[in-house]
This record gives sequence, structure tokens and C-alpha cells, in this order.
Amino acid sequence: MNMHKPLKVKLHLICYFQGKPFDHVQAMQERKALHTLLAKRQEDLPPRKMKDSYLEVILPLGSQPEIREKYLNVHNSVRFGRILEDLDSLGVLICYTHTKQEMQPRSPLSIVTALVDKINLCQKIIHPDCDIKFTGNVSWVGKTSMEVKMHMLQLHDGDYSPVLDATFVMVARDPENKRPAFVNPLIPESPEEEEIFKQGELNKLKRIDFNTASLLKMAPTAEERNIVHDIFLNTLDTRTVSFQSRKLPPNAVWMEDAKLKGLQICHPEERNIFNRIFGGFLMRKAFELGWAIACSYGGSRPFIVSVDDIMFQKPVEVGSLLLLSGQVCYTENNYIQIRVHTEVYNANTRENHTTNVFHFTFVSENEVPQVVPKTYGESMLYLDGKRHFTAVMKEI
Ligand SMILES: CCCCCCCCCC(=O)SCCNC(=O)CCNC(=O)[C@H](O)C(C)(C)COP(=O)(O)OP(=O)(O)OC[C@H]1O[C@@H](n2cnc3c(N)ncnc32)[C@H](O)[C@@H]1OP(=O)(O)O
Repeated sequence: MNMHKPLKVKLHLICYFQGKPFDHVQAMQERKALHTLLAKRQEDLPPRKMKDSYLEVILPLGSQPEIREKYLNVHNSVRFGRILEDLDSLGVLICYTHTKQEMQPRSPLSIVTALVDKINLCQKIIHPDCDIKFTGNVSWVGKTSMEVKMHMLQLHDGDYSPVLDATFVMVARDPENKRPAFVNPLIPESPEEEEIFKQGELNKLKRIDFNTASLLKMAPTAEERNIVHDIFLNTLDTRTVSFQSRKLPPNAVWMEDAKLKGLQICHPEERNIFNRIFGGFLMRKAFELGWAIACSYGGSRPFIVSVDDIMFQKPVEVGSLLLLSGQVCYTENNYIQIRVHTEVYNANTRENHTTNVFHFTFVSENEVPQVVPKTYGESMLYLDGKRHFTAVMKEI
């Protein structure tokens, strides 16, 4: 891999240049003129190699103590929500590097996060006083979408050791973020790169299969139906001959009692260069709600194990009222699977629409109570959580 000089930048400070605050509204007006720079066909764009988009970025937590406070949590380790923000910005930066045209002073593309496919952690603790290195490159390309693989490592005794691996999917849009826009093709250069590229193709097909089999579209499998019925039988009150009397088994919690909600007013401070709310900010807020649920549910300190299948379905406008609803949906031994659903509320139309769904897997220090669904809808949520949990456990 081509080793670029590490960029010692705080990623989202890119919104500022020459010391002046970025005028988002004016910038969006100016971007309209960039339409003429868009390619009409993907074949008109020069192919790129994986090393062309490879970047290394240092987050100097060890060497610049003044930036630590922003990253610090109360357990004297790094706030994972802040890492999510940095990964989001780095993913976009990698895609801009892949699509960069030397002749163009500015990119006509608006690159947005469409999906966090997965983030798997191999360290429980991220230290707040050791430098962090992020690396990554575009690993697969479709017509307008790009898969980005990123890695995070932390410096200990002179060596960087792995902390997490992440796979994101970014989508290129026109300068006004209205329609899809073509991106440069990617040519694998070695058998190893061909394997990575093929995996990107398989990931796309797997996502389609997962969505097709979604419990929002299809009935559960026979095995899953048995699980739900066993839970139902296990919660029937045997003293009454009734389908209605339900009793909580020992060391269990009804699903309806394992949720928390939050509200976020989306201030301009949290907007990205396209005048919409940062994907990383949304992830941080959802993660922190998920963490709070895991903490209160498990009664001890939870550690994040995996983030998967975060879909960015709709952009969040500046000024939106963002409603976050988090729920424990599956548990096993020390593990807690959490789903956070976010929607924006439009006060004028009094309508809500979903913007994101997040899935987080936490491990608690102690064994946690079993979460038990009561209604059919909760049972589907339970099975969906189990599917996510099983997929995560296969990977780690
Ligand atoms: C300089 C660096 C630092 C600055 C960084 C600034 C930017 C930071 C990044 C952000 O903060 S972005 C904000 C968070 N993300 C969003 O607000 C995105 C919200 N979602 C959307 O706007 C739309 O859902 C989206 C554009 C992602 C997709 O729209 P459509 O569903 O209409 O897409 P379409 O059907 O036209 O498909 C376009 C491509 O996207 C792909 N796609 C769509 N949804 C996907 C998904 N969920 N997963 C994977 N791929 C997806 C789809 O397969 C296709 O790929 P190909 O062209 O390659 O075949």
C-alpha cells in the first residue's frame, strides 16, 4: 500500500478554511455551477486503484493532550461516539480521494453516508492518552456507490495494535445532493485485491438478501416461530387456563420495560458541508442512547462489541426535531442487542418519518436478565435482534 504522510488534522475542522466560518447556504448556491463537471457515463471517468484512495490519519491523543477532553468518558477511556464521528468523516474523505480529478478545482460530487455495514471491535478499552491511527481505502465500487474499509489502531510501547475494523457504504450525488452521480471505477491490482473486491460484491448481495428476508416483509422461519411460541408458553401463568395471563419468568424483564427515548434539536452547529446534519453526529447520539440503555439494563458497565447495518434512509434537515427510541431487543449471557430508531418530526405537517435505524451489540461485565417479548410486534423485534446478534457473533 502507498503510505501517505499522516494528516494531523481534526477531521471535522475541514468545515473551516482560511480561519473563516464556512457559509453553508452560500456554498450550496455556488455548488449549482458544478453540475457541468459531472460525468455523463461511468466509463468517462478514469479507473482508480485501491492505493489511490488509501489514507492514514493520526488522532494525536498521546502527543497533544489538549484534545483529550473532547474524547474522554467518565471511565477514563475514549468516547466511542467520537470515534464514530471521525470514521464517518474519514470515509467521506477517502471517497473524495478516490473520485478526485486533478483538473477540477472542486469536486462536483456530494458524498453521503448510506450505510455503516459493520464495525467490529477487538479491544474493550480505547486509551485516552495514546495516539490513534486510522487507515482506509475504497474497497469496492458500484455505479454511484463506494464501499470503504477502515481500520483503527492505537499506539502502545512504540507499536500500533488493532482496535477496530469498519466497513461503510458511501453514495455520490450531484452538487445539490438531489440525484445519484457516477464515480470512478475501481480496478483491483492483485489476487488479494480481487478477493477484497469480490467480497464487496458479495456484501452487496448479502444486504439485498437480508433486506428481502426482513421480518417487516416476510414471516419468520419455522425455527423462529418455534422460538416465539416457546417464549409464549414459558410466560403463561399455569394457574389459569388463559391465553391472556402472562407471567414474567425469573431473572427476566419485559421488553416494554427495556426502552429509553431521547430528543435532539438539530442545530446548525451539527451540519455537514451539504447543509444537512452530520451522519457521525447522528451515530454518536444514537450510540450514547444505546449505551445508556445497556448500562441501566445490565446494571454494570457495558462495552461496545459491534455496530452493524446502520441505514441512513433520509437526510436530516437542520432545525429538525429528532426523536430517538432505543430498545433492548435481544439478550444472551452477558450480551445485550440494542436497536435505536430515529425519526424527525415536522411540526408544520405533524408528520414523523424514519431517518435511521441503528444496531449495537454490547457486552456487560455481568450476566444480564433475559429480555422477554409480550406482543407479536415485540416478538418480531426480538427475532430481528437475534438475527443481528447471530450475524455479529459469526464475524468476531
Ligand atoms: C471532506 C470530508 C469531511 C466532510 C464530510 C462531510 C459529509 C459527511 C457525510 C454525512 O454526514 S452524510 C449525512 C448522513 N447521510 C445521509 O443523510 C444520507 C441519507 N440517505 C439518503 O440521502 C439516501 O437514502 C441515499 C442517497 C443514501 C440513497 O438514496 P436512494 O435510495 O434514492 O438511492 P438510489 O436508489 O438512487 O441508489 C444509489 C446508489 O446507492 C446505493 N444504496 C442506496 N442505499 C443503500 C444502502 N442502504 N446501502 C448500500 N447501498 C445503498 C444503491 O445500491 C445505488 O448504488 P449503485 O449506483 O452503485 O448501484
